[in-house]
Amino acid sequence: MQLSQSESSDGTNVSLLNTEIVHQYKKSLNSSSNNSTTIALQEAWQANVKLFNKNGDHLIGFAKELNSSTCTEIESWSTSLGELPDPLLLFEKSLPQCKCLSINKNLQQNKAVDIMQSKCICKVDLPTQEKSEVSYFRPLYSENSSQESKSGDDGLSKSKFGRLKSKKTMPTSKNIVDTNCSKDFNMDVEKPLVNTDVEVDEEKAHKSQVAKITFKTARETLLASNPAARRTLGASRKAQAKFVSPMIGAQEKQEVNEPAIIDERLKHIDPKMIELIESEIIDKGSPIGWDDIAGLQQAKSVLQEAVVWPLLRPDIFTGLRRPPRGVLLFGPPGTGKTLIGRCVAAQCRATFFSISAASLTSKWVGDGEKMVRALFAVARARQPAVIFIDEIDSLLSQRSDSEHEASRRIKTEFLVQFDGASTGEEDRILIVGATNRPHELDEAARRRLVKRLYIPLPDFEARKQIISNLLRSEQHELSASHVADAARLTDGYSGADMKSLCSEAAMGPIRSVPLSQIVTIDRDQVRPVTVQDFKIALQRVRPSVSQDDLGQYVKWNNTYGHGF
Ligand SMILES: Nc1ncnc2c1ncn2[C@@H]1O[C@H](COP(=O)(O)OP(=O)(O)OP(=O)(O)O)[C@@H](O)[C@H]1O
Repeated sequence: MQLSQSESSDGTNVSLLNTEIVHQYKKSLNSSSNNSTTIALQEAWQANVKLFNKNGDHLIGFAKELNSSTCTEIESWSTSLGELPDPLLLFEKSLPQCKCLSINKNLQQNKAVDIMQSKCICKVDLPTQEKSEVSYFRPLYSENSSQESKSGDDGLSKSKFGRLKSKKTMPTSKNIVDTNCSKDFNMDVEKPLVNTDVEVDEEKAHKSQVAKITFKTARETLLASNPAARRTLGASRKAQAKFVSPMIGAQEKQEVNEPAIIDERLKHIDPKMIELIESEIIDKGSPIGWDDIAGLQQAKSVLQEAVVWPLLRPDIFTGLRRPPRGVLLFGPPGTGKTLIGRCVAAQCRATFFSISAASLTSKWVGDGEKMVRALFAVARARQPAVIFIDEIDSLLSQRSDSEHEASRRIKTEFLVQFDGASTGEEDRILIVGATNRPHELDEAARRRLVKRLYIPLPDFEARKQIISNLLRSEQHELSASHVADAARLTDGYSGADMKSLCSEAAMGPIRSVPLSQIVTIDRDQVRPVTVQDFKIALQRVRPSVSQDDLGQYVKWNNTYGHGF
C-alpha cells in the first residue's frame, strides 16, 4: 500500500495538507486487511495526531480569523472543533472553511484582507529549536514544486492571501498545481525570516506555523523508528527480496539475533504468502493464562511438563528429556482445545500460528502445499512457535480411494515439514493438532502426535468456574450457591455451551427494558442478571454433545490416549 505518492529529489517526503491525502490516509487505514500494514498505519496516525493536535488551536484560530466578520456558523463550528481529538476531521472541516464563500464575497470588498492583516494570530515567531522540525509544505503532486517554491515570494507579494480567491471546491491533485494556493503553500521554511519588511516577516511566521503541520505517511513513521523496514516497504522491493518483518518489535529482535538465518529460511517463500501468514494466521489475541481455562487439571500439567518447560529451557530438556514435537488434543467440540493451544503459546512466549486444516484445502485452493511450506518457514523464522492445526483430521485422515489429489499432496507436504521441524535440533516448533474425530486420523498422524490428550466436557467444578468467570464482568445477583445450582443443572454441557447459557441469561435484563427506552436507557439503569434469567436460559440452551459421541472419545482415549 502506498500512502506517500511523491518524494522530492533530496528524498524528503513532501506532502500537502489537503482533503485528498486525508481521505486517502483514512481509506487506507479503514481498508487495511493486513495486520502489519495496519500497525504501521496506526503508528503514522499516532504521529500525526500529536502533530495535528499540537497545531489544532492554531488552525482553528486561523480559520476563525478568516471567517469572523462574515460567517455566522463559525462560532459553533470552532467550538466543536476546539475539542476535536480526530485530526483528520479537524482538517476536513477547517480547510473548506478557509474557502468560505462569504469570505470570497468579502474579499471583493477588501474586508477580509484587512482583517487578516490586522488580526492574524500567526505573528508569533517559532523558537529556534522548533524551526528545525519544520518541514516542507508544498504540493505533493506538483512536479515543478521546486520552481514554484522559488517563485512563491513573488506570488505572495502580488496577492498575500491569494488562496482565498481560489476555486470554491477543495484542491485536488490536479487543480492544486494550477492555483495560487500552490504558491502560498510552497515555502521553504528553513530560509531565515527577513526582518526589514514587517509584512513579509509576518507572512513567513504565519507560514512557518502552518508548515509545521506535516502529514507523516505510514512509511515515514515506520522508517523513522525502524530503518531496516525500508527493505520490505515500497515499490523498490523485488519479489525475491529478503524478508524483513515490518513488525517493529520483531524486527529489532531479528536484526539483533539472527538476521542471516531468518532471511535464508524465507528466501524461497512467496512474500505474499508470508504476508498472509503474518496477517491471518499468526494469532495476536490477548494472552491466555492457565487460570482462564476451567478444569482440565491433568491435561494442563502434562502440557506444562512436556511442552512448556522444554520450550522455555531447551538447554536442559535434551536427550531423553527432549520434548515431543507433536501434541494432539481431542474431545467434543467447545471444550477448550483452542484455548489450550493459545495458552501453551502464551506460556512459552511463542508465536501462535492458528490455522484450520480445512482452510488449507478450501481457502487456498491450489496453494495449500505452498502455504504449508510457507507456514513452517515463517514458524522457523519466528520460533519459538506453536502451530495450532484445528480439525487436523481433515488433513491427516486415513487414505481413501476418493481422496483428492490436491489434498494428498498437501498432506504429504505437511508430513515432510512436520518431520523436518521435529528432527531439527535447534528448532523450537510445537505442532498442536485438535480434532473432534480422532478415530479418523491415520496411523502416520497418530505416530507423529506423540502426546494425545483427551479434553473432556467440563466437570461440576469447572462449570462453576466458567460461570463465575463469565459473570465477573456483569452486574448480577447470583450467590455462590446459585452458581453451584446452575453448575449442577448443566451436566453434559461443554465449555462453549456454558458460555452460550451465560450469554442468554445476560440478555434477560435487556429484554426486560421497554422497547421505547432501549436506545436511550442509561447503562446503570439496566437491572442485574438474576437467578430467574438463568432458569429461563437453561430452558433455551441445551447441551450440544450427545452421550453416544462421548462414548467414542472415551474408547479412543483408552486405546491411544495419554491415559490419565
Ligand atoms: N475449559 C474451559 N474453560 C473456560 N472456557 C471454556 C472452556 N472450554 C470452552 N470454553 C469456552 O468455549 C469457547 C470455545 O472454546 P474452544 O474454541 O477452545 O473449544 P474447542 O474445543 O477448540 O472447540 P472446537 O472443537 O469446536 O474447535 C471458548 O472461547 C471459551 O469461552
